[in-house]
Amino acid sequence: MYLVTSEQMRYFDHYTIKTLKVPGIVLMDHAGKAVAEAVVKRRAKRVVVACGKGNNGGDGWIAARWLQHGGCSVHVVTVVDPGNLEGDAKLAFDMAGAANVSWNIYQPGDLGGSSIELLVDALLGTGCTRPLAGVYEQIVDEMNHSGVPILAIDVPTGIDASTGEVKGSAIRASETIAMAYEKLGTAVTPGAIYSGHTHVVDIGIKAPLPEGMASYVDPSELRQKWGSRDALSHKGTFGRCGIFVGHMQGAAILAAAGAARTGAGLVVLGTRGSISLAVLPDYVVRQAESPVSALEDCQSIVVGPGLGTDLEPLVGTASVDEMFSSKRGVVDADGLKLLRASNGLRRLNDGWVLTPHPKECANLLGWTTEQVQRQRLTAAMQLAERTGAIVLLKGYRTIIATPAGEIRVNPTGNASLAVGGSGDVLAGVIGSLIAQGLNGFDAASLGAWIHGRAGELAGAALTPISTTASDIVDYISRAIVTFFDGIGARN
Ligand SMILES: NC(=O)C1=CN([C@@H]2O[C@H](COP(=O)(O)OP(=O)(O)OC[C@H]3O[C@@H](n4cnc5c(N)ncnc54)[C@H](OP(=O)(O)O)[C@@H]3O)[C@@H](O)[C@H]2O)[C@@H](O)CC1
Ligand SMILES: [K+]
Repeated sequence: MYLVTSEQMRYFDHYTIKTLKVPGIVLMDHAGKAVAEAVVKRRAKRVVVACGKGNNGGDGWIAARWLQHGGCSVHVVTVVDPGNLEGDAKLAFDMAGAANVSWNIYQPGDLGGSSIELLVDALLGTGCTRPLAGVYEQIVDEMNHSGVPILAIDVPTGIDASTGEVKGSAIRASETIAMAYEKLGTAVTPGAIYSGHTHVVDIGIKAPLPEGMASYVDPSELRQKWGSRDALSHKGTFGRCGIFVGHMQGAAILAAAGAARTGAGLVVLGTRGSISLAVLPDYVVRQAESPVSALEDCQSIVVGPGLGTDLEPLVGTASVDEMFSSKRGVVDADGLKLLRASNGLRRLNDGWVLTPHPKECANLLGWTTEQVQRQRLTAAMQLAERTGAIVLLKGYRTIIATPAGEIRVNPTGNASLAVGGSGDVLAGVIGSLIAQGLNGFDAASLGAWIHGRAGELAGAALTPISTTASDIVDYISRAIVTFFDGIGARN
């Protein structure tokens, strides 16, 4: 499912209106009617619609007209004098006025009626460009504190529809009705947290799709690229995934388990010393003074899980330089420290996937963790651009960014994944997919999806409270079954 920015949405609107000759008020009528239908579905009988100055407010006036038409008790509170409305929004107000929809100009402390069952946020949508202030901030704070559920039209007011950033007050909606496409800013956090459940409605917008649109990770797209295993295949067909084993060996073994369950032909553990933990006979263990040389024949390398300070003596050495320039793989956790170079960040190729959590991302960018969490999309895009690698920024609605600015957002996963070792499993899963021939962007996207779904399934069976990283590994197979639509992996 595509996720669009405000700018792309303006292009879609413009193309539909100018080229396809569909008047803007027709689109707005479809939008307002869809909102009214969503209100009716919620069985809300006493509804207040809060309208702003632009076309988002226009959607609100139309929704109010349709609700009145359907016999609902509806009232509009507007933050602007309707006499100052322009274009389609003015037309929408005229239609509502002719249908005798009641309204008043917002006065602080008066949301327009008692015993309201639902508030509709039609204050600002894709046109919100700055932090809320004045009357917009007052009404948003009052709506949030009212205790009444809020249905947002298109985008909750105060969210940047393109980036998901929230620079001040913003509506906390329980549901958002998105016009034509979900906006990128309501798919990623923090915007996603403010949006509640988002439903997309078709309002008749159509236009040729621009290149490189952002999307949710989509199994139907990735199914064509991964999973087929014909009868003549052998272990060499599915690649060797090498994993560095550092001081904290458990983390590397979890990564190995993730890699094996996701289908690498061979998983190789490269170590300088011996491995003291029990290792399943499924993996090959190789000892060498330089772990880089132990994994020389691997198609992908996972650097980081449990590494500690183990590779630090190798920083800047020819073998690490050689690995980053000639190999592909995953850099996670302590491995990310290898990316710091004397003149900034090391340049990699897009066969490498970096999997930082927000604090690690902040350390690499020289930001604070809070800054990364406020601007997750920007942070992921900047790190990808500066390193030349694919970046997977962990957290709810994991973001996967390419150096060229392509974005995917992972919809799977829940709190079951918030457990030590979960990230190690993810690194192994992605390393395995790279070894099997997927490019870094697809491997990171599919890896995030499978890992997230495995966490959901493990949590459903075992409760999120008691799910461990090993449980996530155990549920990878079932996650892969659901990836293939529940019909099982192709043979
Ligand atoms: N025909 C169409 O195109 C269709 C559009 N549709 C609907 O329209 C919505 C987009 O409408 P829109 O472009 O009018 O923007 P919208 O969000 O209503 O903002 C309006 C104005 O508010 C202002 N403003 C900005 N930030 C502010 C702030 N923080 N605090 C205060 N004011 C602020 C700024 O004006 P300024 O004050 O800068 O002059 C801005 O121009 C879209 O989300 C969808 O719901 C659908 O119905 C389909 C058909
Ligand atoms: K809104």
